[in-house]
Amino acid sequence: MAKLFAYHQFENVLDQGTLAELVDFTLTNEANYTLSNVARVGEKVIDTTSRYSLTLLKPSKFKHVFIEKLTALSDDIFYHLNMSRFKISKFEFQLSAHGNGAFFKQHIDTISHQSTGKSSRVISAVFYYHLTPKEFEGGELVLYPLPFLPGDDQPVVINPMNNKLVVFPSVAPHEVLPVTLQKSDFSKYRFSVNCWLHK
Ligand SMILES: O=C(O)CCC(=O)C(=O)O
Ligand SMILES: [Fe+2]
Repeated sequence: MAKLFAYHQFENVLDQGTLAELVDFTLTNEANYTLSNVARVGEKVIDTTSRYSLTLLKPSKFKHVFIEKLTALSDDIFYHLNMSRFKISKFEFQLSAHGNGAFFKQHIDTISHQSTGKSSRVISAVFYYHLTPKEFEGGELVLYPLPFLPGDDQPVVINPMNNKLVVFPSVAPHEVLPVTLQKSDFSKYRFSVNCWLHK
């Protein structure tokens, strides 16, 4: 027994010029990336046993690039996730970087047991990019089926390919497998823009 949530992958998402600007922005902001935190009942804590990576909380002008892109893709996103369209009340963004040994253990992106009166994350959208040639290995995104729903679905393993966007419901359990990278060179990390569409 196990059933996967619907998910979808879009390839060749950004034009080459915008992608090059995003890479430039990422590399010039290396010093502003800090150790990623995780949410624990109402507060953010650093717990490197569940998440080990770097995050940049202010994606600056790229916020607008991704708001435009996600808005343009929104009909496709709702369709492929089998969701009825809702009014997106907020877009939330983080940039992440995974170097050697980085990972994010299985989790969900929304704290659904809390009713805070605030908007909540409903759709997770992760955009991947890296320099070529790619030098890291691993770092796949695994989407897990829900074990208590009828079905024979197996976990799905998604390759964090350059210029790819993957979308899935924020309630779907998922994990980032450990990255291996021989060099300690930041420019060779697994980069992502993590976006959440709030209802
Ligand atoms: O980088 C990824 O593939 C997913 C990251 C993630 O799960 C998160 O930031 O919540
Ligand atoms: Fe996540």
